[in-house]
Amino acid sequence: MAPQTDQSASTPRLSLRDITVRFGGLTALESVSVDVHPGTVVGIMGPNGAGKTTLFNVVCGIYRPSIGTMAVDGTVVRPHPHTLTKHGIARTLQGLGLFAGQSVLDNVVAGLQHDTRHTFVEELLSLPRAVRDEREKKDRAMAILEKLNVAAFAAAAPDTLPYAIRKKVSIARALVSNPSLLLLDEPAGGLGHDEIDELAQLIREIPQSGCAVVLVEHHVDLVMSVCDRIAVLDFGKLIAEGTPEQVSADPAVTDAYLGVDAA
Ligand SMILES: Nc1ncnc2c1ncn2[C@@H]1O[C@H](COP(=O)(O)OP(=O)(O)OP(=O)(O)O)[C@@H](O)[C@H]1O
Repeated sequence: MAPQTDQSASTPRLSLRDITVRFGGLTALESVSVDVHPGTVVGIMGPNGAGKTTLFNVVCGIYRPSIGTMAVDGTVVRPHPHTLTKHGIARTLQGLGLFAGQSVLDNVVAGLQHDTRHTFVEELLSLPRAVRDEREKKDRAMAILEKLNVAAFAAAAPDTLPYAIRKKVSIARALVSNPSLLLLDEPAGGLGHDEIDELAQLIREIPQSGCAVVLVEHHVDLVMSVCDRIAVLDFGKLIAEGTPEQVSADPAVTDAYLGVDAA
């Protein structure tokens, strides 16, 4: 876990202010504010329907809040899903979202699609800049696969691999762009105990490079063990925010969430 620093002194990597999202008459999020500082992991927890996915989708630019702002490194942004990498943001999907017809390596290279420095014509004609660019992307993809101990599967088709390996490939695809903010959506889903332990180890290592991590996750033990801070939602409202120790000792959290789901 990252050492606790005086975070109030630094600019948050991600700052969500008074985010309100309405779906017709339903208020899915009401004035939610969360800060995520560089080199930290922030968990978003809450019972079913609390608003976790909605908040995640606001950060990904899928939903536009009715009220509220999102800032990255102090600058207010209005991202779209296809402009996330411009803001240094990468995400994993709840489903893995891997391309079945492509190799593991090509799936990870796809995470660099916005990092292309050659033109379409240069690629068509296999001109040196295009060849060099593609080689560099493959090298970066291989490096991240090696880091995650799945390089041996680089040539395989994802749908021939066990779920836990595919999960790592989806995380590799998000990490390959060297994001400054990584959004993980339910990464523990479908994994067994040992695999979750391995995932926890990986999540703890990501902030060492300064990357900030937002973790939306139902698995309470995972959230408690890897997060520096946790924001707890209930019925669209932020009911608690703090360290895992503070949050787990908060009676509002016990009532709303832990008392129900983690008993
Ligand atoms: N596109 C939508 N249209 C209408 N209502 C929605 C939409 N998306 C979410 N909601 C509603 O907003 C509320 C928050 O949903 P959300 O999916 O964000 O919760 P969650 O905490 O992610 O739940 P879960 O843990 O079950 O995934 C719920 O009442 C849900 O029914």
